[in-house]
Amino acid sequence: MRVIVSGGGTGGHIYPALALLEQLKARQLLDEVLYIGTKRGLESRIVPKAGIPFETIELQGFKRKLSLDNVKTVTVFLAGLSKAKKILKEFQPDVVVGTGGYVSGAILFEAARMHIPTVIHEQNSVAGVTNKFLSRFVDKIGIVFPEVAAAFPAKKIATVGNPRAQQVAQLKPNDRLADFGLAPKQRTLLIFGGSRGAPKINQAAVDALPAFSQAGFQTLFVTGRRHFETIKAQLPTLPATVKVVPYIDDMPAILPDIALVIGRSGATSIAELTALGIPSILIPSPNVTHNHQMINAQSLGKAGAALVIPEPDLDASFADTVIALMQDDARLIEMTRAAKSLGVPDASDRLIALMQAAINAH
Ligand SMILES: CC(=O)N[C@H]1[C@@H](OP(=O)(O)OP(=O)(O)OC[C@H]2O[C@@H](n3ccc(=O)[nH]c3=O)[C@H](O)[C@@H]2O)O[C@H](CO)[C@@H](O)[C@@H]1O
Repeated sequence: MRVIVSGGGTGGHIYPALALLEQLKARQLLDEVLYIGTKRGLESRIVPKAGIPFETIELQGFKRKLSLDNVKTVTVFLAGLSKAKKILKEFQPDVVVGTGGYVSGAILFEAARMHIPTVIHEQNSVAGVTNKFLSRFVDKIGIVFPEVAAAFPAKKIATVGNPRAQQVAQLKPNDRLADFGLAPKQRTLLIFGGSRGAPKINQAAVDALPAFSQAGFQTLFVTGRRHFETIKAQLPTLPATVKVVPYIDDMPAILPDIALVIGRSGATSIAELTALGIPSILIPSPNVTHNHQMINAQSLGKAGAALVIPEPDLDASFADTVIALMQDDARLIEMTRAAKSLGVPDASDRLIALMQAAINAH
């Protein structure tokens, strides 16, 4: 099939789209693809690097509250629509898929208006603004969390899981930690605050690193690109068991060798943790719509797959909590089992079935 995908802003919207494309290719269902993003989003770096044809539409996000900014947003949106129309006429897709982020608004809206089959994917337990808007016009809606169903027209919904889960589910431990100068077989802690990094998590990590480096495990600390220099300046010397990097391009490569993750609870991150069965300490971002990262985190917390620490509760006891867990084999095994029980290892195939259903319905 000829597919246009669009999703952007942060990694949480981009990696599910790339995982879906990988599975379409693996099943020889993909004749041609075009990815639509913005110049400013992370997608402008990640998508071309993955070898996928990439075009941009310039748009800006709607504010949840009524404001003058939204008038400007509408003007830019109308310009975006005319570019979207041109792209759709030239590319002639069989189906258009949106994975969230405001960039997907124009192309999905225009595709629906042109009677091209459309599918959106909502990774979160709370509907994103763009997906909520698009839900009235598109043919099908793939969801992950049952809590979000009430936000969308019931007859369009199917529970599919997050395609990134299928991409990582079959991965096995390997030696790729060596790429970072770490010992592949040693117990390893991974710290990362979502795709952009999180200053509060970074600070907690900086404070705890001296204790971690004495505790008999190794640590890979991902700061997020824009925070790297600031953090490096705070850590002039590091023991060989601690590595600090700005970003990891191929996260799936190292995840199977990670004993414990400390991180945010963005939807795509937790899809990976549950597909692979990785124990985690989740510190939800308090700065997201309707506190959805707390809801995401609690679904793992309740199942015994993660320890959830609200950001304001991060204090001097954090290092001890992490070290105790890293040394508690029985608890880690139990958390692994609990995490895995929440994973959806065939999510891409389910989303592909939904795309086919959208095409067949036309
Ligand atoms: C602050 C914010 O608005 N966050 C939202 C954003 O998070 P964010 O973009 O951080 O999304 P997620 O945590 O869901 O996913 C991050 C993705 O980036 C990857 N990764 C991360 C770091 C790295 O160095 N390399 C790398 O590849 C992870 O493996 C994962 O695949 O989108 C998510 C999915 O819609 C939402 O649930 C989050 O609430």
